Amino acid sequence: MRLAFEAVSYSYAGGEDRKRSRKAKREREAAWGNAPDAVWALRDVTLAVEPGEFLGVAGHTGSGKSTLIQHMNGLVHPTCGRVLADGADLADKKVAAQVRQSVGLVFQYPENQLFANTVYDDVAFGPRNMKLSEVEVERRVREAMELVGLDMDALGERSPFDLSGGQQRRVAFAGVLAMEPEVLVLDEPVAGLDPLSRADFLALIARFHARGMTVVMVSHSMEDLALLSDRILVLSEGRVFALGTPAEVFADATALKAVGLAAPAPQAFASSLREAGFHLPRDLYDEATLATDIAAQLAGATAAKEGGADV
Ligand SMILES: Nc1ncnc2c1ncn2[C@@H]1O[C@H](COP(=O)(O)OP(=O)(O)OP(=O)(O)O)[C@@H](O)[C@H]1O
Repeated sequence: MRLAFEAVSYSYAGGEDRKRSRKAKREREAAWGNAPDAVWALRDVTLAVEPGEFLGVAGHTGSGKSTLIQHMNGLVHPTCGRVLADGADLADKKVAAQVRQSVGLVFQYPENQLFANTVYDDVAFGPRNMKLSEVEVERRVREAMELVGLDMDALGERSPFDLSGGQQRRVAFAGVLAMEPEVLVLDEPVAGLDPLSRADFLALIARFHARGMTVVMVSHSMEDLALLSDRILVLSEGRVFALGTPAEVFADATALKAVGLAAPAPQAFASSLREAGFHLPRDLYDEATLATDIAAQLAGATAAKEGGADV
């Protein structure tokens, strides 16, 4: 599924465009077009989430990330502009209802939304809403729980509230996966987890993407985004500040700093090393590749010295 944003602006004060007539929409657009920027949570956002891609979303706190992703399954509708799923406008209730089944949205701290008496019922909530047979619901619950590393037979009848925080998040995640979404939209999925669970979750998300799932992930960790994303979107004050490959987006550290972000540590260190005269050929560095290239450079310098050549 391709999700396209066409000149989307959103104001929490302005409400939704969905129920307005064409004339009313034009009038609103004209009126709100002159409103000060501060009013807008999103402002004139045009972009597309391509099928199968991993789109990372970054931005300073309050830059509009959560508002943006809530447009992706029709939970929030634009004040101005349109969101299209494979060309169909989410302003149409039927389209939005269908898209909601294909675009799985995992909120920040999703464990706070667990509600059922048993883990099984919680994970089964979405599939049951889709009016699937109980046999199919059970198949999906079992599979979704397996995917997140939980055993349905052992945990299905337990209360979700008796589980550890990490397990609760897995249950919440399984509830979205049980809908078998085409697109997975994650708002800070590893926030608040311990380092081991963090790494587990990120590996899990990477596996979904490797299987062909489209993933949109909001994160404050530039390192995680650099590692996982095909493209990164940077929002600033509700506007698209940058959209490109991690190497493109992290190339201009000064510009990023101006919107309250910092390039990943290995990337920033590589920049400093270049300024100090090191030759570092790659566009994007993680710790391991940076260590390899520094070692190669130092080995070359030592060999040249031992051979009597100038370095
Ligand atoms: N329910 C709401 N009512 C009014 N204003 C809101 C509401 N939710 C968000 N806003 C405002 O909209 C703007 C964008 O907020 P949003 O939560 O989308 O940003 P964010 O980038 O996700 O922030 P964070 O990183 O802190 O989660 C902010 O100015 C915020 O104060």
